[in-house]
Amino acid sequence: MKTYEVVGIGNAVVDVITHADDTFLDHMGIEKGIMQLVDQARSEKLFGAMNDRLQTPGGAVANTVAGVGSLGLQTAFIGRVRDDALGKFYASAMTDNGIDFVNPPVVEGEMPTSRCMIFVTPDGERSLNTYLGISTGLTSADVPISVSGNARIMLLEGYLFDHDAGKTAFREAARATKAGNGIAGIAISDPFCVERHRADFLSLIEHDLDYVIGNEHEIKSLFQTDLETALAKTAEICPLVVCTRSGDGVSVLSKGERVDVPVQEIIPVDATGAGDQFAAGFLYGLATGRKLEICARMGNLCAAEVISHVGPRPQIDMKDVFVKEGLV
Ligand SMILES: OC[C@H]1O[C@H](O)[C@H](O)[C@@H]1O
Repeated sequence: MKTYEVVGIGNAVVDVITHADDTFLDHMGIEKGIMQLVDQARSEKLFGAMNDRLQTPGGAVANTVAGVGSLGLQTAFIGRVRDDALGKFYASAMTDNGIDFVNPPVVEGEMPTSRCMIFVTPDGERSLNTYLGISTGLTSADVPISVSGNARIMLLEGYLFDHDAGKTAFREAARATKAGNGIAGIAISDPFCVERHRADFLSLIEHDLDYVIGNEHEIKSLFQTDLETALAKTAEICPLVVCTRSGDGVSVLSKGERVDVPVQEIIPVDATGAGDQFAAGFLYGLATGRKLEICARMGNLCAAEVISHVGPRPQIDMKDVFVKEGLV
């Protein structure tokens, strides 16, 4: 049976990216800098309003898995697509990148493949408008034990917590991974998602997970308090807490140890995927047995690369960058 270094479960989203200015965002009622869920009609309206569309596979955890895979580790992604044009595009793009795309496109009777209309403003900020479509239907039936039970590291996408079946699938996947001697964790995804499901998030983290990755807003939202208190409280219920703090760098707390790693601030070309690629670099470090400080530095380098161009996945071989920086 195949063993995977990293397996992700998340929304399988086709990104459609374009450039726009703040006036356009205001005109279209797009909230700047966040992820908004939209219905199909709104997604079609936004799609129609886009110029120079770039279509590319996205989805937060899928981006992380792709980043880890491009660093040479064996990976799999579990997410749902329909057998429409976008779904076929997504599935083959993942496979072409060497990622095991576990579930074939669903043939009939379902909603269309998820898509995210992304507007990048001149300051590099990205505004995400996601129509989730078929992704929302993920259940335990989509998570084969042959994959979850053979993952050394499992990564779950917080957004899937919006559905009860997703919560159950997460719990079962995490337990299967741990039963196979792997570790399971979550990329929190969004402070608003935590708001909607705080008790369930905390219960999952405390009882089933080995690590949490989130930005400062997400970690704070877990306990509705200031960052330092939230970090300490999260570390009380979870063995490994990784918090990205924009210009303030990264804080990693694990079993009484704390590492703070600075980050070099750069102006983004497109901020899409920064957190996802940070997670990719960090998990690569973890999977290859690096110290936490090195893991965080790898994460920072991967995040810096992805925001230097349009699109949520790396465009260069990050291994070369790690070598240049003396990390491998
Ligand atoms: O984190 C960035 C990702 O979130 C959204 O889900 C988009 O698909 C994008 O690729």
